[in-house]
Amino acid sequence: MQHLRVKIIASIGPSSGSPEVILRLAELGVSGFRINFAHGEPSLWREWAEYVREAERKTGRPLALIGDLVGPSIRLGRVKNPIKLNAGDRAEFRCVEESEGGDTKIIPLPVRRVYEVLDEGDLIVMDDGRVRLRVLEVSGYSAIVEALTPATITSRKAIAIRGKDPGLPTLSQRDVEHVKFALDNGFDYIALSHVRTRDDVDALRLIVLREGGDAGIAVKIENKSAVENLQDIIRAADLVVVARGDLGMTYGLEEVPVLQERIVAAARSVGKPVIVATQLLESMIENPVPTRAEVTDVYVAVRQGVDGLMLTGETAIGRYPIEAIRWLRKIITRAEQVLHIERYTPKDKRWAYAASIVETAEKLSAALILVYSITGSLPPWIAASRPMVPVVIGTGSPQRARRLAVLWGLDVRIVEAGGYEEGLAKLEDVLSEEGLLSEGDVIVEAYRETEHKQVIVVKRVFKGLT
Ligand SMILES: Nc1ncnc2c1ncn2[C@@H]1O[C@H](COP(=O)(O)OP(=O)(O)O)[C@@H](O)[C@H]1O
Ligand SMILES: C=C(OP(=O)(O)O)C(=O)O
Ligand SMILES: [K+]
Ligand SMILES: [Mg+2]
Repeated sequence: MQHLRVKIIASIGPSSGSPEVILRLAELGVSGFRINFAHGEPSLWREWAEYVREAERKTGRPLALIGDLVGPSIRLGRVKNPIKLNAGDRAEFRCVEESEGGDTKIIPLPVRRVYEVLDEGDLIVMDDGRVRLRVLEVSGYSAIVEALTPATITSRKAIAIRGKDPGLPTLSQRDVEHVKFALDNGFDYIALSHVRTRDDVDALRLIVLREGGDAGIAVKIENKSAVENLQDIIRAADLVVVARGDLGMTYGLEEVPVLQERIVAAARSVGKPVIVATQLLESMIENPVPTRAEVTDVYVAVRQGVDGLMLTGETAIGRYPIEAIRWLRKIITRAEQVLHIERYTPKDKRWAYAASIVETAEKLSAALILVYSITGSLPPWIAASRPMVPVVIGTGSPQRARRLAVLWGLDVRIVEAGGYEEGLAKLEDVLSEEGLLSEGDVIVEAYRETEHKQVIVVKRVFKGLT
């Protein structure tokens, strides 16, 4: 399967939560799987995580598992039967864990804080903006609303009150439980929903460390505070997610492309990996083929130089999870043939070293860049340099390999070795066997032994002489 540079992350849900589908998605080049802890429960997530590790064993490729925290998102309780509203219909929010739903038109919203800040005239937005409700009356812990749009309301949907942040804690006790669950089950990234400040990132980092875990932290930029504190948050993060669903609810939709451009540029300018999520191929939830607007949306994201693209509903509850990935692959493949991704100048010594490796390889028209990494610190800077020469990263640690799997252009292999030289030699053997390396190829090999010894080797492959 031809190697994509932009990586694909698929959300797992009822449509894809089976060993067969997850294996199929991995074979189609999905590098990371996301589980949204706002839906379902731990026993199901554990099963899904096991299917991902099974797919990893079968495909021989490291896969990143991303656990997405509920965070301070305000979510409905359990709606036993979908509530269908026509524009103009009334419904009632009640502070209860669940409701019959259906014709009762009682929407369970078990978040007391919301009723305390809600006022008549407020606009409530839900389901990535598809549902808009006007507040008519608030009394105690209930509120009467009028549907401004036709609406189908189902369980655990996130809501936003336009212009208000009820100020729920970024990390609740439930989130701390979910962090423990994710670390116990070997998740590689933990995604911090609705991050507001860099202190939120530090707080999560502290919990991960206290639990003895090693997961990376993905920050989901989806509200006004995150946009205001963007630089600090990005600096503290391992991975940046442009969470366009909630972003489009807290801002107007017309702001989404403006913010996406800004967030992607802010992350890339400091060499941080960034992925764009949500509604990329939304119509494929119902249809086997995307719209032209969606194909162009993906093309634009590739041109902006994102590290990855994340599908949410398309693979979680869509009718065509596998076709959605096929289409995403097809669009990315074509875009990468015609686009030249613009680069940012390194601001960091390590980045400058990585950029010089890439430049050497490009100037010599090398066939491959091979890097062996023990700490995993050099590869992200190679990815940040957006090399046009294919890159293969070898590392002995499955955890390191999985975290690197979602970074731009990195073809990551798990190779046990006693040191850098041995690791590179083994990597050469593996790639020769795969036919990715042939006699006479010029390759550039690199490793960063210490701050003071950073090695770049240019060599021509002679099987007999290696
Ligand atoms: N694990 C899951 N189980 C059931 N439904 C899910 C799951 N993950 C996602 N979904 C459905 O797909 C929709 C879009 O997925 P996503 O964007 O991850 O969720 P949300 O926007 O609610 O955080 C969700 O609103 C929910 O209806
Ligand atoms: C990815 C996102 O977060 P969630 O789906 O968890 O709300 C989003 O809001 O786009
Ligand atoms: K979430
Ligand atoms: Mg969100």
